[in-house]
Amino acid sequence: MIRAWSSTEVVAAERPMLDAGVPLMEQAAFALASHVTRALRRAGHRVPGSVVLLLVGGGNNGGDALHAGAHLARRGAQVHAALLTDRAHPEGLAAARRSGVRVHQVLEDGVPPTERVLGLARRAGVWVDGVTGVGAGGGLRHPVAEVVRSLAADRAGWPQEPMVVAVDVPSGIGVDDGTVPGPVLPADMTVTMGAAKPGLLLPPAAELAGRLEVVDLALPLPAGGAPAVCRLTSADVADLWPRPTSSDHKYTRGVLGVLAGSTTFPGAAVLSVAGAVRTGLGMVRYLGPPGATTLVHARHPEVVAVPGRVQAWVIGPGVDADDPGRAEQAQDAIEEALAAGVPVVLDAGALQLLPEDLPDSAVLTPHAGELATLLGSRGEAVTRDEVEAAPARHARLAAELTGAMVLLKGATTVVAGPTGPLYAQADAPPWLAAAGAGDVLAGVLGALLAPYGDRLQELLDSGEDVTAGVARLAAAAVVVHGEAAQHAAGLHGPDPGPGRPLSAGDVADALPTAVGQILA
Ligand SMILES: NC(=O)C1=CN([C@@H]2O[C@H](COP(=O)(O)OP(=O)(O)OC[C@H]3O[C@@H](n4cnc5c(N)ncnc54)[C@H](OP(=O)(O)O)[C@@H]3O)[C@@H](O)[C@H]2O)[C@@H](O)CC1
Ligand SMILES: Nc1ncnc2c1ncn2[C@@H]1O[C@H](COP(=O)(O)OP(=O)(O)O)[C@@H](O)[C@H]1O
Ligand SMILES: [K+]
Repeated sequence: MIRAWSSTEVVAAERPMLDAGVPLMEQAAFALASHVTRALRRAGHRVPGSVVLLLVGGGNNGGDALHAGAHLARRGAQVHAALLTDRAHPEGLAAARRSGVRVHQVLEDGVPPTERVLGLARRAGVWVDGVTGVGAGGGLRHPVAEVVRSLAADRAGWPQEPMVVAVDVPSGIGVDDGTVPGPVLPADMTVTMGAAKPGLLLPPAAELAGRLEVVDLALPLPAGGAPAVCRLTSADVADLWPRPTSSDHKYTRGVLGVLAGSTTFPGAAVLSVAGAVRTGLGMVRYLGPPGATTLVHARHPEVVAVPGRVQAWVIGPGVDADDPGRAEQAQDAIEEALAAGVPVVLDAGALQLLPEDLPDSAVLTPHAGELATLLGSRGEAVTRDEVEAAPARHARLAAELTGAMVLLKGATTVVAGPTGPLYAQADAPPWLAAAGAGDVLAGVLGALLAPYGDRLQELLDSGEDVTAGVARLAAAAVVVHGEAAQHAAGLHGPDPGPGRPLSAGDVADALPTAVGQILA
């Protein structure tokens, strides 16, 4: 699991080590130089002869860059440092000068002239972004902001783009909330010190970080609490997977009720059922109109279309909330699920039928537009764009307002409960942005929750942290769904290339392969 800690936690954890004289910056800079060296080799280059430009701000982030530049210069690189402010980390600057780094004090009348920095940048194959790190907030200020904006624009126009390496974080991101309040130079790689920071996992900032390398500085984390953001890996998913044993039968493996599809949207029934069946569980009970039931049976004859006991529910995919009969059925099912105390996934149409208060064993699965509508219905008027600009904050707000777990879908999907760490999963290729993909995810999540359904009350009684458990399973469902999309898009294997288009049905069909590979 990748764990991200807030800037306050990281700084607090560094303090006793710095007080004890541990040379954290030197360790961080050495690791940074080594990562740049490895990245150059991966790209088929050598350090001797490479031209590196350090973009240096006035704090310790610039200090990291200068010390790393000194190492690279000693390894034979031609290193230039552009000092973007009127002061630079003194020891870092001295080390850089001693090692032959060419230092450019580019300020003119206190302002770094963009043209001068661009001139240096055009000659370099590697740009090291050491402008700001965890000590800055609120977006880059004038005039550094203009320089970074021009560099980002200039770089995008080049036939052979330089490799951009961010020191600790891409300068200018919201380090703790993942927002992008102003210009940021998108990185190919971020070398982060001590621990990942929330903005390196949370959208939209995470999408500017590139490959993430965490430098272990043996910081005494947790200094005072849990990580702010987590990201599950396939190995974590394998650990929590409900593997069947020889003593299992179909009822112990979990029975999932699916209330999905309508006369208008019968396909959603097929896709959410496919998501569940192909993830693997004991049984699916399907409740829907005759046309949709016929379609479901044509693809999945094993589905039981008769009401009965279930250990979890998926309610809402393809349910037309404007159809009074179907809406009433969905509402009854929601009430029944909540009264029975079993986990329930509430998707699409069901999001318009929510009761006032929900337990955190209910998982809402909106996309950004649906979340904006949901928040509007709870007195928080926001647009889809505002949700997309700060997904973590809005998912958390919706969880607090409803009491439920919120799984906010997107290129990076965020899972937030009313309390506890956030999860941010970036497992899926952009090919997954396809109609019906969300219906499949609802089924995957239902299948993962069902085996725990009967034990929910028992777990609550025993003091287990059910919120944490449900959040982890929700994140796990996103991993499996994303992995299945990778398979469906032909993105597995040694040299996958750009991938290929997929349909939501292809993603469901790829689930057994994805699960098998995760468990292998
Ligand atoms: N301590 C250590 O040994 C270790 C530290 N480490 C490293 O230290 C980094 C943290 O360093 P830090 O605390 O010095 O802050 P940092 O991120 O460089 O920013 C301060 C500078 O930015 C400026 N600035 C501020 N806001 C701004 C804005 N909006 N727009 C533009 N500029 C702005 C601010 O200017 P000022 O406000 O002072 O005028 C000042 O010059 C951390 O990320 C990691 O890389 C690691 O190596 C581990 C060991
Ligand atoms: N750019 C993207 N990259 C990767 N995955 C994406 C992207 N955009 C959307 N997704 C994923 O695709 C799925 C789309 O779900 P949703 O919007 O509910 O579609 P539908 O309602 O048609 O089923 C979600 O799992 C979401 O996380
Ligand atoms: K930086």
